[in-house]
Amino acid sequence: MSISVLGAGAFGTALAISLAQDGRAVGLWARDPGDMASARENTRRLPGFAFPDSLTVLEKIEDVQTSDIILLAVPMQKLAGFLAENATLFQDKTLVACCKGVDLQSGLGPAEIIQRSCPSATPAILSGPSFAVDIAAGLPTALTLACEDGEALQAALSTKNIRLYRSSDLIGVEIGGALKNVVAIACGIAIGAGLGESARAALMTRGYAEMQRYAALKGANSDTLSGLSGFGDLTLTCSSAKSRNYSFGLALGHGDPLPEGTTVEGRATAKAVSNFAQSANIEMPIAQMVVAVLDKQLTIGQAVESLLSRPLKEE
Ligand SMILES: NC(=O)C1=CN([C@@H]2O[C@H](COP(=O)(O)OP(=O)(O)OC[C@H]3O[C@@H](n4cnc5c(N)ncnc54)[C@H](OP(=O)(O)O)[C@@H]3O)[C@@H](O)[C@H]2O)C=CC1
Ligand SMILES: O=C(CO)COP(=O)(O)O
Repeated sequence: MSISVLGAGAFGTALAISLAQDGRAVGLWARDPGDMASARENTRRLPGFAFPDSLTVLEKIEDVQTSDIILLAVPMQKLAGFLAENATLFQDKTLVACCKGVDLQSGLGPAEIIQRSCPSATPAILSGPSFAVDIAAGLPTALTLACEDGEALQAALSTKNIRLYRSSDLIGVEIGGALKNVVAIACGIAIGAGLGESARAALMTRGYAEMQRYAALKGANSDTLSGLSGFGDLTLTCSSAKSRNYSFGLALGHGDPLPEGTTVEGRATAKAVSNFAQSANIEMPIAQMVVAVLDKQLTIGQAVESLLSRPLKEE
């Protein structure tokens, strides 16, 4: 089966490199390829990793039509527009969303967005703990691939270094990847503001409880969040300065200038899930505090006070 990756940011490029390292023919498309085709490297988004011979930089997006499997690696808030613009190219394809988040405008995750824009396509979600640089460097990684009847897809996308576990719970898998970024921002804020590692552990655990509440209302399988795409990615993202979400929180907590021009998915997703929590009347205080701090409605001190003064309850 032929594979293409659309969106040549750090992650799309890393996945294309890993898949092509195994000798598969892989197409990589960027809206602005720069010198990628001649340099055989993505010097702007993932410098230092040479393209294997079997990776082709696609000249135009229409070239994707020869592929059966298409990995979508554009940022989450761009996914709906991107699919709407190119829907005719994607009929009957397997579309694997690699982005993590909830669309702010619609409140939907990638699986439903794919279903709405491209009803004849088969949606799949690739998620789990993995930094693009680790994948590109060939370091061992385990991820979750969610798809109905996904065995052939699992085989097609597994590589020497990426071990894929299969799931049929698309909603549960995408929710883990989306919401862990919100908790990672909260954890970064806590560490950046000097609140300590015990506070981070509390935020991770209570953040996980918020993820479970949200997932249950969205109809996810209750076990899915304990896997790679939930617990696994939460652990990685809340504890590593390689994470852009965590680093964004660190800068915010420390009062440093915020990183610009990087994809920090948790910002918009925090707003999307807070809106949902309000309308569904469920408690997601950590997500709501992240939004309040981002929007400067509360200082970090006021947000901490608000979290600590909530009514006492059973765990
Ligand atoms: N980086 C990582 O370690 C991981 C990332 N992810 C997820 O992958 C997704 C992408 O992240 P990542 O690759 O890191 O992001 P980057 O910030 O590295 O790159 C984003 C890429 O998307 C392109 N892009 C933006 N808008 C559009 C559009 N409308 N049409 C086509 N291309 C577009 C950008 O193009 P241009 O360069 O022209 O601006 C850029 O190449 C995110 O959802 C992220 O959560 C998941 C796991 C790991
Ligand atoms: O999703 C990721 C790790 O699994 C990457 O996290 P960041 O987007 O925070 O860098």
